[in-house]
Amino acid sequence: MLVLRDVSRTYQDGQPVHALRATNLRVEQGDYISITGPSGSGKSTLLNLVGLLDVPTAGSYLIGGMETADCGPATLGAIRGQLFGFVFQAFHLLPGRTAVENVELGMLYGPHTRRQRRSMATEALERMGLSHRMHADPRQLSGGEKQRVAIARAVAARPRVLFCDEPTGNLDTTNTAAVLAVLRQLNQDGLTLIVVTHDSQVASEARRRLRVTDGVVDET
Ligand SMILES: Nc1ncnc2c1ncn2[C@@H]1O[C@H](COP(=O)(O)OP(=O)(O)OP(=O)(O)O)[C@@H](O)[C@H]1O
Repeated sequence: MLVLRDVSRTYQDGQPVHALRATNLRVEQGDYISITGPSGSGKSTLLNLVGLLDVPTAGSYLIGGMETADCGPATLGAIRGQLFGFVFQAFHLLPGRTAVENVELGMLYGPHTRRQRRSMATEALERMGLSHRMHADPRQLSGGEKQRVAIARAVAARPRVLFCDEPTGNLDTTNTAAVLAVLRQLNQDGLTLIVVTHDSQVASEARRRLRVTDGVVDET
């Protein structure tokens, strides 16, 4: 589904930084991939490239056989919006809006009507085990509940791939377990997962493990 061929990313502001060196990777539908490595090794750079949040400085990135380098920013944005969902360490939920409103906001610029957005948001929160928290303000939720609302927002429009950057970085062990359980369920339902983590317990959930060291990616 996603194929990186000799993909590199060099940051050029000031002294060049070779954040990712000639990387080859195939991501298949239904994969569960973890990305680990020391701070500054290139994990987020890899996630951002595969997630179309950034573009390679060299190499080729194909999505469903299509060369992304041939696509303009509007096309890349449309592919990203339709195929990909994102979850970050810091939840990024809006206070003063309910859980269901936060999930709906993630679909505001998509093709769905207001009524469809409400029904998709409700269903996504139900899948996360949050039926009883639909109308809670994020400030009333535990860390694990906030992250599950953020995951509901990322998956409500049914993306094919979910990218998570340190999804449990702000959570204690109980809340980490709750988030890992919903990620496991989403993967069992066919969603492809790519998860950057420092936590070996989180990494061990994945069936494929990538380790990044000084911009070099190895599958372990
Ligand atoms: N926008 C940028 N401009 C210049 N250098 C950058 C930029 N973003 C990242 N870097 C550098 O690229 C390298 C890889 O960074 P990256 O954020 O991918 O690492 P990481 O493994 O995700 O680190 P961490 O675990 O600390 O989040 C680092 O040396 C970093 O300083």
